[in-house]
Amino acid sequence: MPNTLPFTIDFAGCPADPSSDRSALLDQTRQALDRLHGWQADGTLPLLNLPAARDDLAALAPVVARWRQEAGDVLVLGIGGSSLGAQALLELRDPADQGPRIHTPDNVDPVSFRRLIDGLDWTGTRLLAVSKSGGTVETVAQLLLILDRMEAAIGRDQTAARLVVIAEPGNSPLRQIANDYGVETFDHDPDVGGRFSVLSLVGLMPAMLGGVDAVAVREGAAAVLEQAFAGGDPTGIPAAMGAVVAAGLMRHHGVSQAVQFGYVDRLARFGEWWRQLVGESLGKQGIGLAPVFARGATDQHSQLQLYLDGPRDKLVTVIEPPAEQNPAWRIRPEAAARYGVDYLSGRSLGDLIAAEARATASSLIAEGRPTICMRLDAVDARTIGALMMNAMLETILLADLLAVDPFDQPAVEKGKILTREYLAALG
Ligand SMILES: O=P(O)(O)OC[C@H]1O[C@](O)(CO)[C@@H](O)[C@@H]1O
Repeated sequence: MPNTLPFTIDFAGCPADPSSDRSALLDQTRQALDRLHGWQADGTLPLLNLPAARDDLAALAPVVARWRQEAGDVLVLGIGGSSLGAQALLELRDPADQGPRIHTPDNVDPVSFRRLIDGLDWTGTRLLAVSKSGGTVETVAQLLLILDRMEAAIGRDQTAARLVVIAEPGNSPLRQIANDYGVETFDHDPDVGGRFSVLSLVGLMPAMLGGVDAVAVREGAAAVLEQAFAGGDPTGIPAAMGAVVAAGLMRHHGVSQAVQFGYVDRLARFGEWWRQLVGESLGKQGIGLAPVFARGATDQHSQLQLYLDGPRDKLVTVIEPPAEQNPAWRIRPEAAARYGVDYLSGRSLGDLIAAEARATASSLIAEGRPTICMRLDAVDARTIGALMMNAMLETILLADLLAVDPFDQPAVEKGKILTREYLAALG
């Protein structure tokens, strides 16, 4: 089976489990993969059909083209799964892209929100409000505040012409706002959970507004599913092996934290998206794998001491950078010799960060710390699509091994109810 994935993963730095258990985990994962393949075929889990979809992107094309031409700024209002995926994809924006500035103010810190809003020219601003439920308090509050400002500046009709909503069908505050203003609305598939929605309009409309190739993102995701569902040995399927290795480490080696140690700045937001995926999907019924994001090389000077010498409760995945695209900027040999840093002679920053990633992985493995090495062919739309689908598939498979439901998040509801109660109590 040809490996068309834009990354490779090496699990050799992880300790073996008792072999009978490893083979039982692999068997269970093989069955889970077959089940998921069936769900893709009959549409039971629509997330798995998104990579091949194109009509939904075509439906977005007119508004995307219009906004890319007219807008100076776009505010994407949403939080959690309604923002993090878009943020991750927008990191791949070409710095030379001529489209609008895109802001993703997911948090409701009043100071940072106001700083952003105060600087906007309303005529040139477009609003994309995204919420699966249509009732998330942060998103609704931001939208109501902005609508007030915008209407005061340019009037109701002009405001309505600048707003697009993505929400699941049904009665919700966001849908009601959309109806009141008569704005263009796209459906969020009720059967695609927020943290699994990056490959839908939720992640891809903002990406397209930023000129990121949405089809390439989906193609990367499709390659992962194709390889996973081709019927091969699960040991050759990265998401399957990732799930089996993590389950074995949790069961036999006291691992309770997963660290993603990424050496590519453009993938730092991908790390934040992955934290929600792992945290909300697996953390339930007293079970869970606490996701931690660390940034290389920065966190070599901050967290690495802990990972190498602290509690043996972590599985570290080192994401190594691809070969540098433009290695022309190098340290002059004369300068290196003069200042006693000969090892930097003729080296680029790409050489340095790649050496640091390798050194981190090697030193963790030498200390017997469970370590996975991930190598990327490139940092582009196809690669991030593949990384995202690999992470979603691995999470679903690991949930199966841990016997938890990856698609719900019952515990967060309590906090939402209390927030509303505290607000109501303000009188
Ligand atoms: O898309 P919505 O419904 O606004 O939800 C936002 C986020 O809130 C959560 O429900 C958690 O509070 C996430 O699962 C979700 O991604």
